[in-house]
Amino acid sequence: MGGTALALEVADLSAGYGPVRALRRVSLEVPEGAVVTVLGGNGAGKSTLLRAISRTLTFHGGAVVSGTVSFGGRALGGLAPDRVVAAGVSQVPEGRQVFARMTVEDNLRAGALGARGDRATKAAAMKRVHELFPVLADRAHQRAGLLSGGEQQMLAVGRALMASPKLLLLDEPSLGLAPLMAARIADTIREINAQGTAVLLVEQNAALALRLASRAYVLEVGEVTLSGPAAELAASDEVRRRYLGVVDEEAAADAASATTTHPVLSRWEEAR
Ligand SMILES: Nc1ncnc2c1ncn2[C@@H]1O[C@H](COP(=O)(O)OP(=O)(O)OP(=O)(O)O)[C@@H](O)[C@H]1O
Repeated sequence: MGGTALALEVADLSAGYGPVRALRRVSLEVPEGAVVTVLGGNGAGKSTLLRAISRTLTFHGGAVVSGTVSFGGRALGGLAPDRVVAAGVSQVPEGRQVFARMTVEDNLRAGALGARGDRATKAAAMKRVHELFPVLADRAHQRAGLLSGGEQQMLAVGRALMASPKLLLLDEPSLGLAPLMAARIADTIREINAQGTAVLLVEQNAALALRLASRAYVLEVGEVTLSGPAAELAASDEVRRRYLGVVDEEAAADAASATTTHPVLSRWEEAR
């Protein structure tokens, strides 16, 4: 266990959807209390990785083929998704997926279902969420579908926090948000982590993710191709060129086609 009691350990994980192999022998670790990011373009397998950890892959027609996932030394393989939440791991799915016709407050309450803890614990979790996102208190009785995209992202994060997780799995929280809103979400992730929750953040927005994380992995077509301290990856030519939109002289000629083949580059440029 490397001495870290509540670390997430993914070892040699392969997963797919029927004949489609989406992850190949992926290994990674999130130490207790850390922010770790997984970078990768469209279809790299980022969402599949989070679904495999949260045991929700079957809802998407997928399955883990081999390998192990453990949290705090306990194997998560074979657990039902609500048991994974009870074990301290909550996921914020891609695309937010708030319950649009339910109120903001009921969405938050839904996040506490299946979680450990008595009423007082859940009330404390609600208070914490309202402190992090005051807008969710202001809009408590409105339907979630009436919130802006950024507010819905806050609600999705808040809902996951209602289970008082030790590890938060975040699937592209900045997707589709204006740069200012993405920056606010980033600040909140930092705050959540400062309060003691570890974070596994998958992102196409590498610039944002590398600022938040201490360690990063690059996933390409289902395989980890690079990993290391986030600062080292941020400085690496390969990552700068492919994921941060920084082009050298030689690559400049290819820049136009690069933004087409790597949508992350154009998105990063828009955000500047
Ligand atoms: N429900 C599904 N059924 C079949 N194939 C899927 C399903 N979800 C994803 N895939 C395939 O698995 C591979 C990995 O997809 P995944 O969604 O994990 O990538 P991603 O890195 O999260 O990309 P994106 O940012 O586009 O969501 C892709 O080839 C994708 O087409």
